[in-house]
Amino acid sequence: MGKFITFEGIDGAGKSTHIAFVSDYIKRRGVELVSSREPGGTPLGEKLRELVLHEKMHLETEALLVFASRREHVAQVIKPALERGAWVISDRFTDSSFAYQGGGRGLDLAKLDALEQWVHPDLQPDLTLLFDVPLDVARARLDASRELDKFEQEKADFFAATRNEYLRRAAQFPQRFRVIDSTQSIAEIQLQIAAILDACF
Ligand SMILES: Nc1ncnc2c1ncn2[C@@H]1O[C@H](COP(=O)(O)OP(=O)(O)OP(=O)(O)O)[C@@H](O)[C@H]1O
Ligand SMILES: Cc1cn([C@H]2C[C@H](O)[C@@H](COP(=O)(O)O)O2)c(=O)[nH]c1=O
Repeated sequence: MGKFITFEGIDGAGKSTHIAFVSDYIKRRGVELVSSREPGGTPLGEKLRELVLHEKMHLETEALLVFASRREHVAQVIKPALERGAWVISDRFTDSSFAYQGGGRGLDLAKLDALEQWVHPDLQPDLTLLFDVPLDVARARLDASRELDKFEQEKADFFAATRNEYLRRAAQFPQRFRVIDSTQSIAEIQLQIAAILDACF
């Protein structure tokens, strides 16, 4: 079986910046790498991503759509890759649903537990890198870098609740989470990631 690594954090925390670095690390080991993202990762998932990121909808509709996208992603991409021995890295996975729909939007976490059990009862990441930054740092990075989607336009209290839920899950699942202080420089973070990967694998 391959390894499954997920990248998490509030928008602007810096996770996408480090995916190329981790990709290189894995490729240097000579194993096949599948790099993907959520919502998305399949043709249907990418269509659902457009809806989730740009349409206003009921919070439960939003939760159901991100898990619908995930169902396709797990079945079509993640599981087949892991079973043939490839490593999979995903820019976001189920921890995002707990953080954004649970923490940020306030959806009952028991409903997210039920969806997780339905969609991937026997799959969890081997390693989750949580890029953690104060809200003002994340916001400044976003403002400098792009046009904002529906989530990125949310207010500070939404992101405070999202960040808190991430940190709660990191404390709940210490065996797979590694929390990275993403206020450090990119070079310092890369050193830390390399040490984490060396220790884990
Ligand atoms: N450690 C860092 N120090 C300074 N700037 C950084 C750091 N990490 C990322 N950035 C910059 O912040 C911006 C946002 O980074 P990035 O796109 O990686 O964030 P993200 O967490 O993936 O955001 P999103 O979830 O919205 O895609 C980019 O311009 C990136 O160059
Ligand atoms: C998987 C997942 C994602 N989201 C949100 C979080 C982000 O704001 C966007 C994805 O944008 P990114 O720039 O690619 O990080 O989607 C969510 O609310 N729930 C989820 O399960």
